[in-house]
Amino acid sequence: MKHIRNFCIIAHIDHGKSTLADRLLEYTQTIEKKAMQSQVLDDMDLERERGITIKSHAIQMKYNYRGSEYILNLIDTPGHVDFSYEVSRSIAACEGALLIVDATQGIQAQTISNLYMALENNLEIIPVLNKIDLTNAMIEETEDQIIDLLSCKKTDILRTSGKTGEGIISLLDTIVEKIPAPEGDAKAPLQALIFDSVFNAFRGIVAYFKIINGSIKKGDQVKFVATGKEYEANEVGILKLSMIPKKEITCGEVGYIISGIKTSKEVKVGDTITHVKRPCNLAIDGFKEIKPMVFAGVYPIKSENFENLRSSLEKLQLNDASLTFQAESSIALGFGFRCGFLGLLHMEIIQERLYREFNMDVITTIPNVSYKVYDKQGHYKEVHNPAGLPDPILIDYIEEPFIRASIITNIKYIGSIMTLCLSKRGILIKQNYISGDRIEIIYDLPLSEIVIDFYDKLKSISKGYASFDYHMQDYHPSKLVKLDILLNGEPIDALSTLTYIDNAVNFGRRMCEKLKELIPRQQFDIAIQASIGTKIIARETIKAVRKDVTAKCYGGDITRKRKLLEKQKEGKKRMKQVGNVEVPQKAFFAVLKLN
Ligand SMILES: Nc1nc2c(ncn2[C@@H]2O[C@H](COP(=O)(O)OP(=O)(O)OP(=O)(O)O)[C@@H](O)[C@H]2O)c(=O)[nH]1
Repeated sequence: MKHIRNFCIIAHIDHGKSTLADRLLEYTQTIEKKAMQSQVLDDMDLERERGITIKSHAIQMKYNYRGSEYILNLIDTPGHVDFSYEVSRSIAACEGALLIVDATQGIQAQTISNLYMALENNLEIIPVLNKIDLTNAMIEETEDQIIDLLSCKKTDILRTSGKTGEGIISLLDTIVEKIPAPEGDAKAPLQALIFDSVFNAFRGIVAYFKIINGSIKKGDQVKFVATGKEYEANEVGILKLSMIPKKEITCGEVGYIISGIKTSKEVKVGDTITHVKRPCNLAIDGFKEIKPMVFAGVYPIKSENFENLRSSLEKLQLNDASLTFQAESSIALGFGFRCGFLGLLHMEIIQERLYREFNMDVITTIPNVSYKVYDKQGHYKEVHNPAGLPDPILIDYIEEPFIRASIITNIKYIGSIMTLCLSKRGILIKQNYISGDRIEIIYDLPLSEIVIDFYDKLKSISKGYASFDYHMQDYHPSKLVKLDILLNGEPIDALSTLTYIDNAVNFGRRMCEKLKELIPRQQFDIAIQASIGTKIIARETIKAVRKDVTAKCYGGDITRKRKLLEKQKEGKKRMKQVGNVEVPQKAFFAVLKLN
């Protein structure tokens, strides 16, 4: 055990974690150079295409340090704020963390939030200044920022380039020297922490764990403490690029287990695995239950796919413990699920994964936050869907969630950022000078204002030089009203939103204008109206069109005609028949596209 090092890589988004992980794998010869492709751990197509890490990835390396062989278990983690839950779980399986800072960017918001998470878990931090090969690297300045942040010495900071490989060997040496070996008692009863799980089409459900005490052998009878279920360990092994079966996994190691688990409900991330005979006395402290921040309806395009969608969501939940879902029905969209996400990027990724991994084509509705709706007796009910809001006569007041946001930027953008925060009903809490012309501002803001377009606006007004992180703060009373959208006089429940009273009329007007752009013309006029209660506050009309796409192909060419019709059918994908109107997916997102 004294030759094991478990560590993760944490950083702000795009500071170079995955590229640095590639170099570590290459220099330890875990992957042959010719098999090496960039960001090798980001194995989901979606991760490669977008160049972001969505899931944490664990991999074992071997490294020879002064004549002794060490096992290094590396966990690469995502940088985006929506996936910070992945980071928190990886951290729990490690004793150390490499804190990567991009030398051209300096310390950013997620550098700080991920560092705090690592410190709370008592991890040994190795500060790494990365991308030093770039000519615009601000080496001295960024090192000063790191020294201020960590109260470390200049000599503690390693300088690396994930691109050229500079500094990688001394980084590997430092990992062995500084990160403590896992503690634990190999002879004690088995206690293994499940930190992730995945559904594998060939092997069934695979759970990833770290052994805190004891050891586990193939064929052992094991029990999952939280669920009380017992299994035989059909296969145990370690994680390299693929799963490598082993006879035994011992104390301090990271591994996987396949044990004939039937349903996703049986595996809880944060649960403890122990032996049926000689079980441990205590379960390991699990993880904080994660609460989704953003909710949206997810509906199958074809209503007969409802049950398939349920089983796909269950499988996805195995691999993504932060996803929640509950069946609901909508007058407009039929049967579907109200899903809870950590943010908009998370929501987008789930929709894409449903499509790619499970062939499920779905419509997602306007996202909203969760509200606490109080009645006149002082009782409250959490509402995750504006359509489910009680009758206004029964409501005393509504509370909405506020977040505390940290924004780090150059001082020259501070004025326009403050104006933005004010327009989003923000309350300034304080300002901290970081160094030179960089400043951190702390704001309390309603989460509903953040989920829509805050981040894009922040990026554009700061020309990309502002980073942003947030955590849930509290619920506060707000003056909110429900805004309904009607198509040809029919209220479309899936388009209802709760909005701040002073902005409601303007918001309703802009929604109608946007929907007019997004809903294609059909063979009859479509009236789009916005209403608050029974009062209509805005209206637009989409004029009828007679659409015969084949009209241009006079007579003859039947294949061409067929092609055109096929194309038109394609266009109907991700459309939903709502009453007599065909509504495209993008219309349900109209609110995100308001100018
Ligand atoms: N010049 C230079 N470019 C680098 C270096 N490290 C990473 N990059 C580039 O920086 C970009 C981001 O690198 P990634 O490794 O994907 O960053 P990441 O931190 O894993 O990103 P997320 O997982 O999305 O948070 C890519 O375009 C890399 O090619 C480096 O040391 N030097």
